[in-house]
Amino acid sequence: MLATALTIAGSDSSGGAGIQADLKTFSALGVFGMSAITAITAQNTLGVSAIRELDEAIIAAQIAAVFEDIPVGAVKIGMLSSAAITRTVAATLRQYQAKSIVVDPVMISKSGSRLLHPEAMTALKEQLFPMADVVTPNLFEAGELVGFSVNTRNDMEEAARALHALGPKHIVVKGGHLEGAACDILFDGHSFVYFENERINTIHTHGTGCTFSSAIAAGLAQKLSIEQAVRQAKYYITGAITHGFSLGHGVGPTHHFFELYQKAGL
Ligand SMILES: Nc1ncnc2c1ncn2[C@@H]1O[C@H](COP(=O)(O)OP(=O)(O)OP(=O)(O)O)[C@@H](O)[C@H]1O
Ligand SMILES: Cc1ncc(COP(=O)(O)O)c(N)n1
Repeated sequence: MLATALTIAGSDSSGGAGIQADLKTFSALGVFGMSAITAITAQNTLGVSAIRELDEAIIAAQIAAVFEDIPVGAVKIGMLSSAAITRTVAATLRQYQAKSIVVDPVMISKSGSRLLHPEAMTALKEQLFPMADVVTPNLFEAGELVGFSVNTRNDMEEAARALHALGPKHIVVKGGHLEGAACDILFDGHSFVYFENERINTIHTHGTGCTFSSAIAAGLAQKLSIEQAVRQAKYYITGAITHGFSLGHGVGPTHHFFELYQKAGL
């Protein structure tokens, strides 16, 4: 049977990030994608002009409709916006005993808009992290979650240890915003695995975090190990950024296409 994955995230009207990036990633990696929308953003390559949160009942109903009917191979969680939405998503996933959960703790868009209210941080840590197989913060998000700034590889290892203590089985701290090579680290509570690629010199990186976390979820849905899923995701995001392109007047999106990723190189 085709592997399936569910994304629970915000909609990006310009198609570069959020639900739209997640579904494109699932498709390119050969996984059947499903979605539960948490919030609608009016967004383009220049920024976010409006956000409308959906009410908790319709968010829970979307998740329930999927789980009641269809086997869900993996779940990716992106923009949650509020503490109430975060609690609802956690409670609903708990109710359906969801497995293979990837949490991308989206906080601020590249263009600088808040996508998570600061007061939702506690619900994120207390309700969702203990259920997560993988949490994928960038440097800023890792810093906000652990309470110290994360700027070096040493800091990334420290942050991964502190985040692992909150309950997720694995942490991937993304070094997309480091100087030098694009280096991410995976921590399982015992040892670190480094995933490194040369930095691609481009401004067109809208949706990189969404794409990366969805690619990990796709790998888990395909029954890859965590390390294989992160390796596949790193390969995928590097290709998607390499083929990122100028669209609109600002930060263009990553590009998703099947032929390149058939050779995911595992
Ligand atoms: N210029 C780049 N060249 C190569 N890899 C990159 C580049 N920028 C980011 N990456 C990789 O993309 C993935 C996503 O990392 P990043 O740190 O950009 O996430 P993010 O900040 O959460 O993204 P977003 O801002 O879309 O939420 C990581 O694997 C990172 O190493
Ligand atoms: C709905 C939604 N979810 C996530 C992001 C983060 O992506 P980026 O940091 O590339 O703007 C976004 N801009 N919009």
